[in-house]
This record gives sequence, structure tokens and C-alpha cells, in this order.
Amino acid sequence: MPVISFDAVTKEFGDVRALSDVSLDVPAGQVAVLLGLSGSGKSTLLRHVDGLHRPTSGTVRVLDRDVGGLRGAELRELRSRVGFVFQQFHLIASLTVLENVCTGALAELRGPRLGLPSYPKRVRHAALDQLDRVGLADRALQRADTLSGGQQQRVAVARALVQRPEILLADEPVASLDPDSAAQVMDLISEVARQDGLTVLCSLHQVDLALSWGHRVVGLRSGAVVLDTPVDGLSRDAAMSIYGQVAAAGEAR
Ligand SMILES: Nc1ncnc2c1ncn2[C@@H]1O[C@H](COP(=O)(O)OP(=O)(O)OP(=O)(O)O)[C@@H](O)[C@H]1O
Repeated sequence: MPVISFDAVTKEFGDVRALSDVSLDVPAGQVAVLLGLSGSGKSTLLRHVDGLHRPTSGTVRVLDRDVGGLRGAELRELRSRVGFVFQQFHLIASLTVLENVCTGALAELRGPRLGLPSYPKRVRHAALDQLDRVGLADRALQRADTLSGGQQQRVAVARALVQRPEILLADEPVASLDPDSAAQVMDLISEVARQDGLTVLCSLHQVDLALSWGHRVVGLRSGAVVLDTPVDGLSRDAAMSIYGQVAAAGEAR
């Protein structure tokens, strides 16, 4: 049983067809990398997994649920099992690192929280454990905006992990980072995925990173899957074919 399953999914935004007849099964524990130029549909695909978008046609099943049919509490329950890491980290700059990580548990807590003491002790401990895991426990009480980009992304990974997800979605998690920090963050994502048995769907711009860290590459062009293959045995040139005549097709924004 795949953890994530797209069956003939098409997504249209008005006249724009962002996904075109996408079928894709991601088994448990796989790190699948989405590659494709800007506008090829990577973010749109990721956003279907936790119900931020609903298909125009076709079906998205995640953890054995039809995501398109979920509302309210059912959708929240699904989202509590899916962590999301974004290109721009989306930390709250003025909060401490530890409180940012605690916010990852908000979905399971009732009501708003203000300040670290307002989180249950077990959440604070879990947050500190995850910060330790990403190598930043010593920064726990620092403001988030005092950290480097790479450190902020590691905090964002800790925040996603504190909700104990089964799936980790990452939308160009290293696009804003220098090469060394990017490698550190990808190392971290692949290590925690292995340790926790997470299923990962991660969009990247860099073919080399995909080949180093992914188990599988899914190439998108104009919303359609044009390559879907294990990384083992995949050459750089073959992976680059995803970008084929894309520029000529006017896809680059
Ligand atoms: N909410 C929306 N409303 C209208 N059009 C949208 C919306 N979201 C995405 N699109 C369009 O859908 C297409 C796919 O966009 P998407 O953001 O999924 O691509 P992407 O591959 O993630 O690009 P990038 O690498 O720049 O993030 C684009 O043409 C985009 O303009």
C-alpha cells in the first residue's frame, strides 16, 4: 500500500493547468525528489498531499485517505501526520528557537499558546530533543532571526519533527542556502528520514542534490511527469533531460 498515491490528478487554476494527469505512488520510507523548472508544478503537487490544494480531477490518497474528500477534523488529523518544510523556513523571527519548534505541536494542542511556559512540559522536552537532534540545542533560547539560513532551516526541520510526522514534505528546502549549508540540511533530512522511517517528497532545483540524496527522481514538465526512475543507475545527463526543451516551450518564468 503506497503512503502517497496520485491517480490521474489534474489541477487547473483558471486557464493554467498546473498538473496534468499525474499518477504517482510513493511507498513508505522512500525519499522521492521532484525536479523541474520553475512553474513545472512541483509546489502544486506537494500542496495536494496535505490538502492545501484539491484536484480538479483525479484522486490523491495519503495514508489511506482520499485527501480531496477530507474536511475539518479529518483534514487536521491528516495534517498532523504530515510535516512540511519550506524554502523560506517560515520561522517566527521574534520568538526563540525553542518556541518556534514547540509551534510544531500546535495542531495537537487545543487553543492558542503565548510564550514558552504556555506549552506543556512534554512538548518543551520533545522540542529540545529535536533541537538536539538537528545540532542546535545550544541555541534554544536565542531569537530565531539571529541564526544563519542553514541553522534556521534545521530549526524548521526540528519543528516539523516535533509533530512526529509519518510523511515529510519539503518544498525547495535548500534553494536559499549556500552549497555547504544546503548539503548539511539535505544530510539532516535524509538521516532523520532513515531513522524515523519517514516517507519524503522533496522538490529541488539541483540535479546533483537529487542524485546524492534521493532514492527516486520524478521529473515534471508543464505539470506532467516526464521522468520517474530510481536514482540508482540514473546518470546526470538523463536527469538533465527533464529540463529538455523546457526553455523552448516557454516554461521558465
Ligand atoms: N494559486 C494559484 N493560482 C493560480 N496559478 C497558480 C497557483 N499556484 C500555482 N499556479 C500556477 O501553476 C503553475 C505551477 O506552479 P508551481 O508553483 O506548482 O510550480 P513550481 O514547479 O513549484 O515552481 P517553483 O520552482 O518556481 O516553485 C504555474 O504556472 C503557476 O503560476
